[in-house]
Amino acid sequence: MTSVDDYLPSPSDWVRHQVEQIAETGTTASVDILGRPVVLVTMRGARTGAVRKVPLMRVERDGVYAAVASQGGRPDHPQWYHNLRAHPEVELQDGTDRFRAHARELGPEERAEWWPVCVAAFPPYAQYQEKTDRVIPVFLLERV
Ligand SMILES: C[C@H](OP(=O)(O)OC[C@@H](O)[C@@H](O)[C@@H](O)Cn1c2nc(=O)[nH]c(=O)c-2cc2ccc(O)cc21)C(=O)N[C@@H](CCC(=O)N[C@@H](CCC(=O)O)C(=O)O)C(=O)O
Repeated sequence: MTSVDDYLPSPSDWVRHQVEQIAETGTTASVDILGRPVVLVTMRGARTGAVRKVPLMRVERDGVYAAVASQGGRPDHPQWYHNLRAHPEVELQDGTDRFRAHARELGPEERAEWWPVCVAAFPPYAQYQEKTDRVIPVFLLERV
């Protein structure tokens, strides 16, 4: 059984490389996607309880961050979606700033209010949502 202290890297090479880059430089400013900023969310695995590090696009308003479970518009949620539901206490890194946060999945109304903020931060989210019947979940990550 993997202990919670074990970090299990992403099996996705490009993601793992970005996580490594952030660790080596100490800042999420060292990576981007299409020139847009990225944050790093450290969470616990829903099944393994292992430490998972998940880079996400930086979506922020008034100090509150949104985590968009887009996975490029694929039909299924990313696995980290289940992690946040099982273990909502996360660490968020924005630049060199690292702090604890609580993840809360948005219902339809709040999601509708936040969706334009998400798309403004990363316009491809709009195409991803058009690509799939899955309603792309949005979590708020609020400092604790
Ligand atoms: C590849 C897979 O990752 P995933 O959790 O499905 O998430 C897929 C992607 O969303 C994830 O790689 C994101 O980091 C990709 N990604 C973004 N993904 C997004 O969905 N939204 C974004 O805004 C986003 C931005 C982004 C920016 C930079 C970057 O490098 C990557 C970015 C993975 O890591 N699988 C592991 C298991 C992962 C896991 O968390 N397992 C849980 C169990 C989860 C369960 O119960 O299903 C556990 O450990 O217990 C494996 O197969 O071994």
